[in-house]
Amino acid sequence: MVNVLERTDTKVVEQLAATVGKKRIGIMGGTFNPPHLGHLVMADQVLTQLGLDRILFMPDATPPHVDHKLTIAAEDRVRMVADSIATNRNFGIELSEVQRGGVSYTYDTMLALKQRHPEIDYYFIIGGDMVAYLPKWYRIDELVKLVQFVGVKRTAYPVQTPYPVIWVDAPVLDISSTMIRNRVRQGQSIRYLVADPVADFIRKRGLYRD
Ligand SMILES: Nc1ncnc2c1ncn2[C@@H]1O[C@H](COP(=O)(O)OP(=O)(O)OP(=O)(O)O)[C@@H](O)[C@H]1O
Ligand SMILES: O=C(O)c1ccc[n+]([C@@H]2O[C@H](COP(=O)([O-])O)[C@@H](O)[C@H]2O)c1
Repeated sequence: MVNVLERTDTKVVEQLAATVGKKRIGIMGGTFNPPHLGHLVMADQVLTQLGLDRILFMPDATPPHVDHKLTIAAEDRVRMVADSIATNRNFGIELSEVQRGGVSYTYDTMLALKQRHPEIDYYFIIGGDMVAYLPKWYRIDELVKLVQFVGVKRTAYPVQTPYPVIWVDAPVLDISSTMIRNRVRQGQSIRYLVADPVADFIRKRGLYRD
């Protein structure tokens, strides 16, 4: 019997070995002001449906394309993300944007991460509604070569996009950080809309009251 490997180009074998050993990591970028169950459900659905190795939640420093000023410190947002994901060993936190500071352009971050970890394939997760805005992202044509975008459907039909996006269907939870901040301001319950330690932290620190 002929040994297949004897006939196979060594370069192809090396490339295959590199792909087989590659880790596949999802990056869930956001402001997380505060993190809520919509974020957690979305991350878990992408993790399990695409069979990724891990999801890293990545709080931004200053979000691109957002006018409002952040009212709470990055450390508080990081703390709430850490508390939200503590019970899931497949979830972790990526701090490069808050450590770098300034406007958190995804291209800058993912270029640095790819240079540090060429062995990892990154999947950048965004809400389905955001897919329509990808053409406005900083250096998007280069960014799509660094990461695979994953859009989580929030409406019945995926929006059209000229960029490669993997679509994942997930239960639609009509929760946003804006809604959580408004509810706290109005004295309404946020129980079961955010993780329990996040609700405690918001209450103890008196966040979002005015
Ligand atoms: N309920 C949800 N279902 C699916 N995706 C969501 C949901 N809420 C937020 N996302 C997505 O999560 C990512 C991070 O979102 P972000 O931290 O800005 O939260 P947000 O709830 O959209 O905040 P805000 O209300 O302050 O704009 C974005 O890609 C956003 O589209
Ligand atoms: O790099 C960009 O131009 C860019 C434009 C819009 C959003 N993003 C990133 O997308 C993620 C979700 O954004 P947002 O505004 O919904 O929190 C967050 O990680 C942002 O840094 C990035």
